[in-house]
Amino acid sequence: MAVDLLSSSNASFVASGLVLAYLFKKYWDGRSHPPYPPGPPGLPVIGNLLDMPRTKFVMGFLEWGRQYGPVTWAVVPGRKFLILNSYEAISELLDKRGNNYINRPVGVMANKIVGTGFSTGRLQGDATWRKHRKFLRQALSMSTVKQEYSDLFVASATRYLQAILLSPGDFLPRLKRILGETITELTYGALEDENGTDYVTEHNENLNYTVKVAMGYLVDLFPLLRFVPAWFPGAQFQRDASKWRQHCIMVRKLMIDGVEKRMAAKEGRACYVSNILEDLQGQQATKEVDLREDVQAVHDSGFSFFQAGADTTETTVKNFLLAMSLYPDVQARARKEVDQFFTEGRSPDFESQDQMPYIEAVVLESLRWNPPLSFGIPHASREDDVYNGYFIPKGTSVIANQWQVSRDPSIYEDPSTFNPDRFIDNPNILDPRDFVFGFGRRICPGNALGYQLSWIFVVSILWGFEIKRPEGCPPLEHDADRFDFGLVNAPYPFPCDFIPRDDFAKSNAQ
Ligand code: HEM
Repeated sequence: MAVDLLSSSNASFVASGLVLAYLFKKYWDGRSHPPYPPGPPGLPVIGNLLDMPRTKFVMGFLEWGRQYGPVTWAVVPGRKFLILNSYEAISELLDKRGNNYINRPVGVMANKIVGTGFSTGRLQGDATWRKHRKFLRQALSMSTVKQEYSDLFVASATRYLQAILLSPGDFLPRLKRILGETITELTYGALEDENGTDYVTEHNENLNYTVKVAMGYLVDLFPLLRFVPAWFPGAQFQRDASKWRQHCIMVRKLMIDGVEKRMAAKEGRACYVSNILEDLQGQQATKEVDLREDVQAVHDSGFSFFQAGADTTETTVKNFLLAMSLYPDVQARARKEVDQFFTEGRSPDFESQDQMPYIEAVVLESLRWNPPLSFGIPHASREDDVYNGYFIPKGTSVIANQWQVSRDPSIYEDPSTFNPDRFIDNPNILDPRDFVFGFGRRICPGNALGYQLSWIFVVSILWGFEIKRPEGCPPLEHDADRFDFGLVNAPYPFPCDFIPRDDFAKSNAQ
C-alpha cells in the first residue's frame, strides 16, 4: 500500500510540487523584505540540512563566519538560524535589543516529548520565566552568594583536596562528584532521601539525556514524526523519550518530596528551595493568596541549578587544572600570590579575595580560554528585525559563537595561549564574564555562584598541591588536541601528577 502511494510518477509529481513551492516562496520572501544575511546556499526543501555541523559545532560556525562574515543565515526544515560570529553583532542583537531576543527555540523532542520544557533555560520569555528569574535574582546575587554560600564552598574545596590526596588518579571524577554535591546541597539542603536515593546520581542521569536531547533530533526538524508510535521500526527516539520522561517525572518528585519532608521535620540545611518556600508560606500566613504558581516556579528554577551549573563550573575548574599542567610558569606565579595570604596554618577562604589580582586573572583566563558553553544556549526572536540591512524574521534561532569571541585576535592577542597577564593593568580588555555567561535578558543567573565556586577551588588546589604534567605526555599545543567541542566544551580527559605541599600535608595530618 505504502509502495503504491509512492509510485514513481506520484513521487516525482510531489517532488516537483515541493520544488516549485520552495522557489515561489523564496522569490516572494525576497521581494517583501530586505535580504536575509549571507550563508551557505542550501538545497530546495531541505535547505542547509546537509551543511549544518554535526560535531564540533563551534568550529563549523567559525568557518561560516570566515566565509560569510559575522552574521550567517542558515535554514533547515521548520527552523531558521542566525549564527553570530562577532562580539559586536552579538552584543548589538542579544544585549541591546535583548527584549526582542528573549525567547528560546522550542525543541519538539525536549519540550513536547521528553517534557523538560519546565526548566528555566527552556522557558519562553513569559510570565512563568519572569517568576523564575525573580527568585533566582533574589538568591544568586553576588552579595547573597558571598554571605550564604562561602562556608559551603570552602568545605567543598577542602573535601576535594582530601579526595585528591587519597586517590590522585581519580581527580576528574572526584571533581565532578564534589561540585555536583555542592550544587545539590545548596539547592535542596541534602544529598539523599530517607531511603538513601542519591540525588547527585539521579541529577547526573537527568543531565545526560537533557544534553542528548538538546543536540537535536530528526523529530525537531519534522515535527509530525512525534506521532510515530514507539513500537514502529526505527522509532528508538520514542522509546528513549518515554524512559527519560518517566525518569524526569520521578526526579522532580523525589526532590520536591524531600524538601517538603525535611521542612516539615525541621531537618536539613537551609537551601535555595526551602528559603524561598518559607518566605512564601510567611506571605500566605498574612494574606489569602494563591501561591501555587510561585511554589512550582521555585521547584522548577531549583531543578535548573544542576542542569545549568554543574557541568559548566566543572569545566571551568578542569580548564584551570589543564592550564596549570601545561603552563608551569603561570602556576608558579599564581601560587606565589596564594602563599602571601595562606601560610602558617591558615587555609584558603574568601577573606582576602579582593587583594589577589593574579588569581582573579587566572579565573578569568580559565573562563576565556575555553568558554564552557561555547555557543551558549540559543535565543529566539519575538518579532521581525533588521540588522546591518539584513532581515531577521520572527522566530529565528540565534546562536552566539562564544568560542569565536574567545579566539578573536583583535580582542585577545595570541588567543590559544593561557595568559592571565592579559587581564592585569588592562582595564579596557573585554572581561570574559561579559560573554561566557551569555547575553541580555537570558544572561546566566548563576554567574556569581559559578565564579565564586571556581575561585575557591583554584586557590585551594594551588595551596594544596603542585600540579605536574606526567613525563612523556604530549604537549597539547593546539586547541583541537585540548578540548572536545561538545555541547559543553570540556577538555579531553588528561593526566596530572599532584605533589602535596607542606602546609596542606601538615593541616591534613592534624
Ligand atoms: C562557570 C559556570 C557557568 C557558566 C559558564 C554558565 C553559562 C551560562 C550560559 C552561557 C547561559 C545561557 C545564557 C544565554 O542564554 O544567553 C546560562 C544560562 C543559565 N545558567 Fe549558567 N553558567 C554557569 C553556572 C551556573 C550556575 C552555578 C547556575 C545555577 C546555580 C546557573 C544557572 C543558569 C540558568 C538557570 C540559566 C538559564 C537562564 C535563562 O534561560 O533565563 N549557571 N549559563
